[in-house]
Amino acid sequence: MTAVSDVSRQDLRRVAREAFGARNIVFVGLMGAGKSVIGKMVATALELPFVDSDAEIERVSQMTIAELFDLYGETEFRALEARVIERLLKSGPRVLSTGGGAFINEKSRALIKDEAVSIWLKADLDVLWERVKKRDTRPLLKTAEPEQTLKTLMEKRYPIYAEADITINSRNVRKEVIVEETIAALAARAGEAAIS
Ligand SMILES: Nc1ncnc2c1ncn2[C@@H]1O[C@H](COP(=O)(O)OP(=O)(O)OP(=O)(O)O)[C@@H](O)[C@H]1O
Ligand SMILES: O=C(O)C1=C[C@@H](O)[C@@H](O)[C@H](O)C1
Ligand SMILES: [Mg+2]
Repeated sequence: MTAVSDVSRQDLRRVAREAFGARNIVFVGLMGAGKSVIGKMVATALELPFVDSDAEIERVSQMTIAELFDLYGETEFRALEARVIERLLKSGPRVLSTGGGAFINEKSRALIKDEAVSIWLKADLDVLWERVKKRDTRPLLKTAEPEQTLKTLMEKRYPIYAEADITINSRNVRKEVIVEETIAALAARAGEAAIS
C-alpha cells in the first residue's frame, strides 16, 4: 500500500522537477553546510544530473583544492573556479553544488542569478564547526584559530548568501529531512511563480 505521505512526496518532486528541471539548481553556502551531500541527494531525488564545482575543479586540474591553493594561491583558484562555474551553468541544466566562496564572486553570483534557482544552505557556527573540524583539507581553515576564522567568514558572507532565491536551515537532522525541505521549497516557489 502507498502511504499518503509517499504520494505527496512524489507530487512535490514532480512539481519541483517540472518547474526547475530545465533550469540549473545551484547550492551555495559556507564550508560544511552540506552543499555537496545534499545537492547530490536532491539531484538523485529529482532525477537530474549532478556536479560539484570543487570536484570538477579537481578533475580538470588533476590537483586537489589544497594543492591549487598552495601552488597558485587563492586569487588563481578563484579565477579557475569562476571559469568552471560559468561553463557548468552554460552547459546545464543540472544540480550544481558550489564551493563555499563561489557565490561571493560578483561575476559568478550574477551568472547564478541569471541561469539558476539558488539555494542557500544556512547553518549555525556550532553545526558547521562540528562538521568541518573532522577534516583538515580546507585551505582557508588552516589558521591558528580555525573556528574564529569560520566565524569571521560567516559574518562577511552571510549577507551575500542571503541573496539566494531560497534559504534552507541546515541543521543536525537526518539529511533526508533537509532534502525533502529543499524539494518542498522548490515546489512552493514554483507555485508562487505560477500565481504571480
Ligand atoms: N544533515 C546532516 N546531518 C549530518 N551530517 C551532515 C548533514 N549535512 C551534511 N553533513 C555532513 O557534513 C559534512 C560536510 O558536508 P558537505 O561536504 O556536503 O559540505 P559542503 O557544504 O559541500 O562543504 P564545502 O564548501 O567545504 O565543500 C559531510 O561529512 C556531510 O556528510
Ligand atoms: O569557502 C571557501 O572559500 C572554500 C570552500 C571550499 O568548498 C573550497 O572551494 C575552497 O576550500 C574554498
Ligand atoms: Mg562541497
